[in-house]
Amino acid sequence: MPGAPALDRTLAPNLREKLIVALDVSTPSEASALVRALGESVVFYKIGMEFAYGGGLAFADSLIKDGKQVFLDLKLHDIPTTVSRACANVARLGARFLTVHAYPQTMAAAKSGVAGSPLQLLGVTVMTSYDDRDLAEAGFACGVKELVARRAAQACAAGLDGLILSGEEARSVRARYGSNLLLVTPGIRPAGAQASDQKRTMTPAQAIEAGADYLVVGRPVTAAKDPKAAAQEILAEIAAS
Ligand SMILES: O=C(O)c1cc(=O)[nH]c(=O)n1[C@@H]1O[C@H](COP(=O)(O)O)[C@@H](O)[C@H]1O
Repeated sequence: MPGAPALDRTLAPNLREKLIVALDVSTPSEASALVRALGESVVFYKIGMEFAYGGGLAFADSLIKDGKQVFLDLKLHDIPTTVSRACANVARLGARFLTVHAYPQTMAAAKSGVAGSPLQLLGVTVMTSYDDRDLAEAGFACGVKELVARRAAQACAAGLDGLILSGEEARSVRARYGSNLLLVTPGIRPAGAQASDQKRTMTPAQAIEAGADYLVVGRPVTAAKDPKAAAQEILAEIAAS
């Protein structure tokens, strides 16, 4: 893409890992095409609800065998026994991160399910497509900020490894919990990109400056004319932040 900054070859792996590309596709062939196009620039992929039901779990296995990091975004939430047993099964797949909804029962059950495995649990606080009005409509008596703060405290108490939250809440959660929780922020939109269904968005630089450890980016990379150039621009923005 004209004008895209070239990826700094000295970019440390830990910086490169900060970009997690959401493989929100329906088939393994679409996923393969994207992974091929992104090449070495992307080392961390998220497989979520859409692709998990379309061959994504087997694809995760092939990514892991190819040396990529995998985040299974399955957003588990059920009665404790079911969550615990599901997490124990997911732990055998070899992924690095798994999401569960940040409800106290669910988080405690997930934690017991992954005991003894290196799989790291992330609690989904409040979806980035929600604002205060959406929470009120869903029956919550508090706003996004308060609910994220409450769930962060509960996630910490349950011994979770980190949280999914928007960049808007990252600064205060980072200030309160320091490095005790990994902060993973979706809703990332490079300047000028369309928000689409996201309501709590930040640019890559803003999210890193607010304290995010990892940025989850889907459409700004996967729907770009040149996905590799789009990913490299985001990596350059991360490196400069
Ligand atoms: O758990 C997630 O990854 C997630 C949580 C959240 O609050 N908001 C959110 O957008 N996500 C995921 O992050 C990705 C964002 O995709 P884009 O909006 O296309 O960048 C999607 O795969 C969502 O499922």
